[in-house]
Amino acid sequence: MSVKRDGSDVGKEVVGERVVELVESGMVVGFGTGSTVGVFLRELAGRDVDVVGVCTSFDTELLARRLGFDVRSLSSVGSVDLAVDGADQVDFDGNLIKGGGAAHFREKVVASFSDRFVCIVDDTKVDSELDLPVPIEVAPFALENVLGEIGCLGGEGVLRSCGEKDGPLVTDNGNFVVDTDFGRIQKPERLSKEISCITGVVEHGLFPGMADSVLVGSSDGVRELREIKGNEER
Ligand SMILES: O=C(CO)[C@H](O)[C@H](O)COP(=O)(O)O
Repeated sequence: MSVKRDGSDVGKEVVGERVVELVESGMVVGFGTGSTVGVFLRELAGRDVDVVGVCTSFDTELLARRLGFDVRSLSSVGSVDLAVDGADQVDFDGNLIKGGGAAHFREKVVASFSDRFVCIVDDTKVDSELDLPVPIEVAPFALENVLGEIGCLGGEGVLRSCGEKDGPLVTDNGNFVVDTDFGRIQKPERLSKEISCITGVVEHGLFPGMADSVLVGSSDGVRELREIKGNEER
């Protein structure tokens, strides 16, 4: 079950560089996770702006500290002015699937407590409908029961393995990730609520209607998702 697309490097570069223009000195900025966010952070580090960063993963925190950012916890800052994060898939209505990097729990928390959440993707991530697997972070204790409940919802779940070591992947929060296949997701909002209702689910990677804007990078430059959707409908 493939949960992540490699994406286009040129698309990631242009959108990661462009989103820096939204950042102003004095802001608390949510730093998402992934390679597109990596471009954003490297670009931001080279600019003359003074921000506080709230990181959504250990991976991002290590990078942010290496780049010299002032990194603080969400609890210590209370709220975030602007969250910037990537995604694995975006539909034309701006609904997202995230969690290819297993960071979706913290990513969703930071996005939820942000005044503005801007998603940055390359154009290979945009589709008319969501159909990639939805990653679900699960408390290990409840794994088998959650898998059963996913089956009751019409999905199929596979425990994500680590790749580098034997056994399951363990998230930054000490939990497992189950990648779930629900086929084409016609009602993301409804599925999001249904998955959230399963006891033992810590958080899932469906982000329906959460992004205030989606910026899409390609070899032609950067466009807002709504422009692309407008063109498709013509
Ligand atoms: O959700 C995520 C991590 O949990 C990432 O934002 C998503 O996987 C996109 O990553 P990349 O920018 O490397 O394609």
